[in-house]
Amino acid sequence: MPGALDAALARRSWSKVTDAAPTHDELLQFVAAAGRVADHSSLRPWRLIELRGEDRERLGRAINKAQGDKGVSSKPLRAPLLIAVVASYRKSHKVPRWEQEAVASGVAHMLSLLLDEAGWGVIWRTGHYTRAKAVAKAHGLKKNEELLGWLYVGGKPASSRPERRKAVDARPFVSRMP
Ligand SMILES: Cc1cc2nc3c(=O)[nH]c(=O)nc-3n(C[C@H](O)[C@H](O)[C@H](O)COP(=O)(O)O)c2cc1C
Repeated sequence: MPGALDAALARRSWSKVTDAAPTHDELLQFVAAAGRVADHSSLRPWRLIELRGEDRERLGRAINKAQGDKGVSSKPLRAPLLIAVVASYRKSHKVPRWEQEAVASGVAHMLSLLLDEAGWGVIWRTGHYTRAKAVAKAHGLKKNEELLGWLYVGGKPASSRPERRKAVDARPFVSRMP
């Protein structure tokens, strides 16, 4: 089993996936691990919403409504499982919203990595409708909540050639104080 370094180097986004998807129970295992990200004051300022089957059509309708269109957008049908990532801001004098958003985002990145490493194809998707009222309503978001997008999850197509993204040259991204 590869370590975290290998998993991170091998991870990539999968824009096309098959109809296979992790079960709810499998997903819970990954979420339990992803939820272990560093979390200032352990506020757990996040939650996830699992969209399968017709849930995706409800999202498609909300996307169209947000754009002033009728009907159902087919965008959410691009994967069998969508995981909506929600930042749930908690009241805190110590931990501002940006830190809480960093935690929610960290959970999403970690979850993507764990799913990828387990053999699932994942891509984090957003759109100009991500923060639209109709979309928030469809997800039942509360006043203290915002969407960070959706992890589209499915099977990695067997026909896809193994593809490694260009390696990141770390040197320009690491410096010292000016
Ligand atoms: C917050 C966030 C939003 C994203 N939104 C989209 C999106 O709307 N559409 C898309 O094709 N990819 C989206 N991506 C995925 C990136 O495009 C992808 O990570 C990038 O192309 C690099 O590919 P790689 O992950 O395979 O290295 C998003 C990624 C993040 C972190």
